[in-house]
Amino acid sequence: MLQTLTSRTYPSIRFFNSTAVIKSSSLTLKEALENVIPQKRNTVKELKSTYGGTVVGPITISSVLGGMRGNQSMFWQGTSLDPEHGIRFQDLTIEQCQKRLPNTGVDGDNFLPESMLWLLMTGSVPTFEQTGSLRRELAIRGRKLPHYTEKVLLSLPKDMHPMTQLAIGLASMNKGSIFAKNYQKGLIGKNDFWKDTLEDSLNLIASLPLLTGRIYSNITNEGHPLGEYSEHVDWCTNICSLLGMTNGRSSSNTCNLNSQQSLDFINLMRLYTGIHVDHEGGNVSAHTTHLVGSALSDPYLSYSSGIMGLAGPLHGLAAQEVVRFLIEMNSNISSTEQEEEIKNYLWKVLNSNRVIPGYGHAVLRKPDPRFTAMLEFAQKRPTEFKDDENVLLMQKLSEIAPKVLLEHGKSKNPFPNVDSASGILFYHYGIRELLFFTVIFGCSRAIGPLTQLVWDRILGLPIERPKSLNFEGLQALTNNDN
Ligand SMILES: CC(=O)SCCNC(=O)CCNC(=O)[C@H](O)C(C)(C)COP(=O)(O)OP(=O)(O)OC[C@H]1O[C@@H](n2cnc3c(N)ncnc32)[C@H](O)[C@@H]1OP(=O)(O)O
Ligand SMILES: O=C([O-])CC(=O)C(=O)O
Repeated sequence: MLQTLTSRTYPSIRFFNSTAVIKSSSLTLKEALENVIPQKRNTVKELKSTYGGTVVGPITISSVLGGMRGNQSMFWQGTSLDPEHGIRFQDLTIEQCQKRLPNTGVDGDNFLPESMLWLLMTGSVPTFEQTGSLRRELAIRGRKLPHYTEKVLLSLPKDMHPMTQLAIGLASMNKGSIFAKNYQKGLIGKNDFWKDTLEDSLNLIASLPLLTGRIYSNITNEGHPLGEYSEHVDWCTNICSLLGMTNGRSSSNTCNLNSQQSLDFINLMRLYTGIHVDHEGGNVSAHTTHLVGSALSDPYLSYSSGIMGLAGPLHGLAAQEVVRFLIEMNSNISSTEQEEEIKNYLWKVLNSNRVIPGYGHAVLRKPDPRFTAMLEFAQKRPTEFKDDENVLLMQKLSEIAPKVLLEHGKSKNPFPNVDSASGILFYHYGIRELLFFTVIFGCSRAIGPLTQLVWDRILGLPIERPKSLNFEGLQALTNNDN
């Protein structure tokens, strides 16, 4: 299906052909990227000169008034979304990523998000050594937050929404943007914009464990650290330690996780942040990052804007809403086995014109494979989850809610999306601040849109500026139709 879509759009040219998804040698990330740039720049040049006039598809009044649904009008390389089969990362499914992308080699049953970053950026599966070197590079880049960012975050009210704190923290880092500084001084030419964008993007991604830890300690521990940062561990282990959620010397282990739970929590973080990185270009957080970046705003400002979009309840904030919803429903039903009670509860929500969070999707028309991957995480650990009423309800709901939504007849997709499983698993291990879940989403989502931002600059994509239409403009079109 995906092949058909790709070949229909570009009849004779493929941007990354599938043979490119092979193990690359021992190059660094920047070198591997430099290697593929000339070919991709040529491809884009040829597409524009030879096929520039090829029609991609119609734009209807429904799509102008309907959130641009179905418009194929953005270039996005790292991931693509098939309505029936879900997300592919450079043409690899989640399952294929699980098999082919390197993990730590010691304690991981999940690939490292660092290897996903490499895959998205270069189009190639990294070697074990390349993943290790990128892991070390990020750990070193991320060892310290700028002092002004620390100061800004410490000064924020502790009850400010964690997503607002994240957006502020990221925006404040624009003060240290290498791209912004060199652009302002006129030190870089258009062809090289990508190099400083890559530097800033890697620094931003690397800073997320400390930023996230700082925000979590702000909201739960009066700003006092809950764990220590280490240059010797992977990105996710640092996130977990700084949340105080590992069983080791570097963490306060506030939830008293035993060593198996601690390892499971780290692997949950690797799974979650590995598969939430991107969902092609049209979703709100990715699209916003791309749009703001198209004005040559630096990666900090661009992704801070993306975070503000992710903070909407119809997008990433649904992760928080789902957990609230499950907990509330559990306190209103007598047991997760009572299907009728659950149905009645759902109908009450629908009849009061509210949405069922964690269900539906703008593009997907089948259960989200990311939801399935999260669910499988719990199913592989039956002893750990067997008594968790919220996890049981999450599972049960995935069978009942689609039937109710189908009967309701509005939602084009009655199935669970990724948000319906993720938060409640983090909640199980002890992350109880519901407002915080979307911050973890924000750590992951940096990887896809910032990769695309680097490619936007490599390919010299212009400022985005679609044409808008007013009532009179639309009216004129309907007159033309008659
Ligand atoms: C990471 C992510 O962003 S995944 C998405 C996370 N968001 C959620 O889970 C929130 C709940 N879901 C929704 O609100 C929607 O399904 C969205 C925002 C994800 C997609 O929106 P759309 O593309 O507009 O969905 P769709 O075309 O199916 O909507 C048609 C109608 O069904 C309704 N609908 C869609 N999903 C749901 C739902 N879960 N519960 C109730 N009604 C729904 C819409 O509100 C709309 O109603 P309207 O005609 O009265 O305006
Ligand atoms: O694709 C979308 O519109 C929403 C989504 O699932 C995501 O961004 O992960």
